Amino acid sequence: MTGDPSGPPLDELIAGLTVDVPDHPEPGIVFRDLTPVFADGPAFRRVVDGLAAPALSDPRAAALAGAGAGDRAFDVVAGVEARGFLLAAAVALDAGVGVVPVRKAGKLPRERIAADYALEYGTATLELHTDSVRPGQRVLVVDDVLATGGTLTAAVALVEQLGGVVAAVAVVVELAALGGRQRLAPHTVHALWTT
Ligand SMILES: O=P(O)(O)OC[C@H]1O[C@H](OP(=O)(O)OP(=O)(O)O)[C@H](O)[C@@H]1O
Ligand SMILES: Nc1ncnc2[nH]cnc12
Repeated sequence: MTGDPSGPPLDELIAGLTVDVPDHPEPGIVFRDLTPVFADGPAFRRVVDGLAAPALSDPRAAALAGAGAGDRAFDVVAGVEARGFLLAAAVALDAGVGVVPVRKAGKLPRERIAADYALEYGTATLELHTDSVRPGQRVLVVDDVLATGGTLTAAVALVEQLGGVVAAVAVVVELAALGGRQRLAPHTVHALWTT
């Protein structure tokens, strides 16, 4: 953890850098564009630290840790295509674990499982290589935005179908009115900014 603790609280920092784009990708949707957060080096540093931190200290996640696991409550990080990839790789590298891509349909070349889902704007399919998560492995599932929770519910279902144990779900922004947290229950959801 090397994030500078000085400066604004992390939620205020993220809120200040996020750009709201009305009617994208379709009328009625206010798109929360986090690319300026990722493009800001110190902010990105704090976001990456913040995504891993609760999974290190959450008692429920820690309870999943076996002997010798140190203070890390996850063995691998799963990132959801595409924006989740930017975050998951950085979190995994910092934590000293591997990263697993949860991909949109048609991208993974080998044996895989799939889950269809609906998100705030549309429908899609996520896939996971069957050998990317081993039974009993503790998985931190990472994405940028939790809206309806359709995407992350599908990602969690794929991890669990392979026998993985979801240590926690971590996102940068939670759009609380859309109920994603409730949909993901009983899984622990850590959001750096809830709006
Ligand atoms: O909670 P939900 O309603 O499911 O929405 C959240 C998802 O929507 C966005 O992904 P999108 O499918 O737009 O993909 P992208 O990352 O490739 O832009 C976002 O990155 C989340 O994965
Ligand atoms: N409003 C929103 N802004 C950015 N990403 C999203 N994914 C789902 N809903 C979103």
